[in-house]
Amino acid sequence: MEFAEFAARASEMEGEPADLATVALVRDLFRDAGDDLPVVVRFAQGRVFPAWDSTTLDIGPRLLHEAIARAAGTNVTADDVEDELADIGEIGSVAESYEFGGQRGLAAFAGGTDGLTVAEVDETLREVAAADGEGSEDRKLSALFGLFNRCSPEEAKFLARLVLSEMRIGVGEGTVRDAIAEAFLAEADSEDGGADSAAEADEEEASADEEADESDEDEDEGPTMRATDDELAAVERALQVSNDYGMVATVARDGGESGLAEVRLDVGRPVQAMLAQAGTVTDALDEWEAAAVETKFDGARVQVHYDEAADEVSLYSRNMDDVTDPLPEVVEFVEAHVEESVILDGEVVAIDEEGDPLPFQEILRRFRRKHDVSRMREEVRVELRAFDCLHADGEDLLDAPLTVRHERLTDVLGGTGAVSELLVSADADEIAAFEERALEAGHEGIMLKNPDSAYSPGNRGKNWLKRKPDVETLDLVVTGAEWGEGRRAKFLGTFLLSARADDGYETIGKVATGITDEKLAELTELLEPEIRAEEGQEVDLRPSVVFEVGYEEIQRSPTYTSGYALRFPRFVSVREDKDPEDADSLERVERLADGQ
Ligand SMILES: Nc1ncnc2c1ncn2[C@@H]1O[C@H](COP(=O)(O)OP(=O)(O)OP(=O)(O)O)[C@@H](O)[C@H]1O
Repeated sequence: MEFAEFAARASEMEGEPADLATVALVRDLFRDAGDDLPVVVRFAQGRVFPAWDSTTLDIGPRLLHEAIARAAGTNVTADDVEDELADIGEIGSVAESYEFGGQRGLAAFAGGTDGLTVAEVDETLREVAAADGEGSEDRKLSALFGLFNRCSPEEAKFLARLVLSEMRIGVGEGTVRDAIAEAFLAEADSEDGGADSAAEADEEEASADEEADESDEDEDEGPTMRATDDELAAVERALQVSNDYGMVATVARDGGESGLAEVRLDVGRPVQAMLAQAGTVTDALDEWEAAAVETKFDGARVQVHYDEAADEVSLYSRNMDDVTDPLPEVVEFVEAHVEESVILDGEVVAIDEEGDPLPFQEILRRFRRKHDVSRMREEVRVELRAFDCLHADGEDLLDAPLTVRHERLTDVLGGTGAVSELLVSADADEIAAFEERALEAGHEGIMLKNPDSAYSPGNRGKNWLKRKPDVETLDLVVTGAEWGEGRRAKFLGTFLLSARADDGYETIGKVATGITDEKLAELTELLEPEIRAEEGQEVDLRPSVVFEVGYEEIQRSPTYTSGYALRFPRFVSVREDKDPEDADSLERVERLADGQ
């Protein structure tokens, strides 16, 4: 597929406010993508690499601005691009405002562009990502310049956004899932028309009638969803297991629902973590006959993969980032004790000399660290606490009950002390005693889990409840900041916080207290590359960093776009283990405000 075609379709999606119509546009794009399907699926989400792959393009805004400036002609500089950005506020529209080589070249006279394909863009961006060592910045710059130089303004708009992983065309994960089902499963139903039994044929007819009725009703609202719940669930499951949207789309197209059912866990490819809701012992015992109770360790989530054939350990964070290198002790522990191929879920905790838990912030000093790992290893000791087993010795265990998975975990790590203790109990007093012991030992609280439940990746369902006695904190995205004054003029000082909303982020407050000078310097270093625009002391930041923030109360307030404000907000930590998509939602803020 030509990149110009992709860009034209993306433009159409950008201009389409209705979700259903967007799904239909994405569906058609996928159907027309041919051999480029996996790439087109990823590009539509603003990705070059699959979600499970932590490879990044590693292209900072300045490099991108340089490449755009160079392609835009001799009279444009990177500073000009930045000035435009400050005015227009979004890099895609800035890139679109220039005339590039693709327009000036011969192809433009023939009424087309220069035939750049999505495959070429993909290949070049992958080369850019792989560029390393001496001269790599120059190589990246010239590869990017080469691409922009072949772009029409519309192509340049989406190329610039792709480079920064922000497509802004309203195509989220749910849209892609629905579009895959509509493109390749719903279509197959109506095309082959052959149901296996008369009863199924009747059923199909009945649902076809229903669909026809619905489409009559919805005539003015554009095309209706045609995938069934089962078809959507088949795509969803394959996505959760693989985190590879491009691959899942291809399997759906070539193998249909039965092909999707065959998608398995792969040791070495991370799975989305199952998540918890807040809940109480009463909630748990009302729902289930008994609760599986565990300590809630105050550390960072880690997924452990051991591939026996390759004798290789890999570790992943909650967001599927590769954290193998920063945690050599965990690697050594797994190498020493695990003998079969496994995928385990757990928490890595920091501990003091006596083996007692240290606060969460300590573990973050080790997580994602690229330099000085051995020095940090001396300073902060970490250990694994495993609580789940997703795969063992060739067998996927996602659908096995929790208690069975925990038994497998005990078999795998037996006798090491790294397995979380699991109490299955229907007795509220016994659970209370367990909780008291956990808190006395310095842990954060307890987890209450449904003993019969399957492991549902990426799901914040009702089968895992977390119970923490401490006051709640919020994990909020930093979307802006202000340069400090006087002694602190070189540092970003006041940080604008936002909650996740359906469509972007809504501001909810500013935090400036609880931060030492040393921390301010660190935060400035972390946030400076994310600056999108500046005016006076205020900067607008690309949503990328998440702060954990304490507060006294949530109040209704017209000051911020969320309609809420935090009273006495205080900085607790940078949630390095969270991406903006994992930050707290406006819905949670509303619930907390209602419950005060
Ligand atoms: N025994 C355990 N079982 C499951 N999760 C545990 C356990 N001990 C600690 N945890 C941690 O608790 C988290 C569950 O809470 P949740 O899904 O809300 O994630 P979170 O947003 O990181 O929560 P929090 O900020 O409370 O740690 C898990 O992601 C995991 O990191």
